[in-house]
Amino acid sequence: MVAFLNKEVFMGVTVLSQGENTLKILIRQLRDFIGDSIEIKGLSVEGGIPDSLCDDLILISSDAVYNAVIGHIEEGTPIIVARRSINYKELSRLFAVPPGSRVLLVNDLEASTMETIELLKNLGFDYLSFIPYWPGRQISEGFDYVVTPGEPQLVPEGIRSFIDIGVRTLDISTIYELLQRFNLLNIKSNMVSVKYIKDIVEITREATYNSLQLEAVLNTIDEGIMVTGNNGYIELLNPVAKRFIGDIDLKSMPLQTIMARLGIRGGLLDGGVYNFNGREVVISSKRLGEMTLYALKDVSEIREMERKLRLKLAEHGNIAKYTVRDIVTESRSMTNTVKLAEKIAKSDSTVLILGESGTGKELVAQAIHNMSERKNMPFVAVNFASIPSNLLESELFGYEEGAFTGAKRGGKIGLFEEAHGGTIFLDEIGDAPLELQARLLRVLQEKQIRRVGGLKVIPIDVRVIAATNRELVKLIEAGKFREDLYYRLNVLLIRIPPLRERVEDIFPLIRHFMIKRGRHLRISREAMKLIEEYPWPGNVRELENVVEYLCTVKEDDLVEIDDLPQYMRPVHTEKTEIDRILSREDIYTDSIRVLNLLREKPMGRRTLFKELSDSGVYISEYRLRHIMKRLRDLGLIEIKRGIEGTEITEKGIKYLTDNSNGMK
Ligand SMILES: Nc1ncnc2c1ncn2[C@@H]1O[C@H](COP(=O)(O)OP(=O)(O)OP(=O)(O)O)[C@@H](O)[C@H]1O
Repeated sequence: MVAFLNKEVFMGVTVLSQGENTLKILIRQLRDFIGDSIEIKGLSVEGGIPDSLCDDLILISSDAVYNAVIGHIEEGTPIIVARRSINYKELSRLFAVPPGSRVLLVNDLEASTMETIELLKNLGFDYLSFIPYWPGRQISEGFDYVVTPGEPQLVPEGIRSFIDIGVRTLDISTIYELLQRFNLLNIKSNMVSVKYIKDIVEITREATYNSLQLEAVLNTIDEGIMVTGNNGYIELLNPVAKRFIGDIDLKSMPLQTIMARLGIRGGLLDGGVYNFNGREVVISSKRLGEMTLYALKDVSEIREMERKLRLKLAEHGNIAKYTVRDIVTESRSMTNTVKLAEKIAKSDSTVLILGESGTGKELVAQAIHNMSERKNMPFVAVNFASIPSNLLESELFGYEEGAFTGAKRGGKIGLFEEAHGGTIFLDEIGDAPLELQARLLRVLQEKQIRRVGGLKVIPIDVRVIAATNRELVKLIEAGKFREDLYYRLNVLLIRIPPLRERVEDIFPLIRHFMIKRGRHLRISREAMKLIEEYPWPGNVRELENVVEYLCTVKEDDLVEIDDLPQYMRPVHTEKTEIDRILSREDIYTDSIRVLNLLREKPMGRRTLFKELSDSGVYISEYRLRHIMKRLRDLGLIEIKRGIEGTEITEKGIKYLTDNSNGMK
């Protein structure tokens, strides 16, 4: 993940503020924290804001500016309204002002002027009497001093002497939130803490500060801050840190002894999580000369941030809802698979999941994502069998405005970009058309994409999990799947066993699906035997359908053989045999659709394909060919050459008629 920091700029944040001066300072501050890993742009209300604005994130400098600009921001654009704090380094200038002085406080807007006064009072400057001033306001009272937070150009004409305490900077929680949104928090959080702590340490060295004022400054920081000197004693501790540590006389013993009393031995390690009086606290530490600086943060706050982020992702539907706890199993083979998935989640390599249809490939993919470091970022699933091949490319990679007729204004972001920072699940990868496989391979190798019709190369950071129920090796032999792509995907391999090979899972799964539907049915011994002997060609999904069927139709609570769907019962009619073959290959539903269309009129494969997609059924051409071949082998259709097209046979019509009576 660190790798993409070195790549070219690709995600962007736009900062919006009232005036140019604040804008410049906020951009500089942001650049200090995020370097060039994110493109930073800025606009001010004074300089003019375009009618329509969008970016990966918009950072607005204050509530007042929010009200002025919100009408310009495109719907759906993520926004953070900044929380700002006084620039601690500059504060010392204010200590020169004697108590009781009347201070004209100059800022750009009414709201920001009042906010700054409030902040200064909280910082302990309540011994000064502030007179608010912003452009356009009359100055009616006399004053002794003029103070401005970085807006000297707004000081009324004729006043030559004033104190500039510098622009109010972004406070630490805003920086955290921003880093979190760009998934940079893991990489940068220590740096954020250290930068802040450095400022604090400088404050302690300022002889002009009295301890009350210092405490007030530290009070505004919502992170625990602790500094030890070279003798190992705590020199500085803010109120948040005090709450973690408890009421201890600091001067009486070194940090190590205090920690030992809390049951923490061996020193506080950077990045470690410790139990401070029942609260889980994560530590960031840094040595600065003879001092060691510690930032302490309550883990539950970090979890809350994560929770909020997950809610945001859920709004876009890009979330993996299943975790490893949702995988029901009592069989040895599936338990081993789950254990393997747990190990695989710790790495960031590409994963290939193989298994028959309905065995739980997507479930396992989601569980891996949720156990991985990317869990708070998007999980985007793409099903190659369900997106028409002519749309696949633009769905995956997005397009630029005007890329083709019908392209949306402003272009469209692709699924790879949507998954940035998270995981993309390429389901039914065996159905990907060959040309697309070549592009996919390039994306996996180069970790960058180019939108359809676009020139810009966009680096992406996604983990790929691919899955298929096809025999990829056979597809390679048949020239339908690229061998090089296969090796790219097959870095970590998970095979999910079919349900018939893990009979021990059947009963726990039935129980699980019944609980999900709020019914409890008993199953007779004979019925259970039949269930266990049935080959479950549609695997867990088919089992879930059967349980749903039983929960819906059963009036009493005991399931007997006769209650089970007809096709599960061991009567070997020709129909059940056909059902069995079609279900095993997972082409049952689509085959019935094809037969129904052909019953209306004979038609060629292309027309069939069009009719299917017109009715909202998107299957690949490969799949359609396969279905037609199988239906022909079973004698249900006759494929004719030339313009006559394909016809349904007598047997096909009879099969359809029988079908309309049974459970589909
Ligand atoms: N071990 C399991 N425990 C609980 N539910 C399961 C389990 N395995 C599968 N399921 C459920 O069965 C259904 C099918 O699973 P899933 O979609 O993950 O299968 P799949 O292999 O990806 O299917 P396909 O190949 O058709 O895409 C889902 O509703 C899933 O939640």
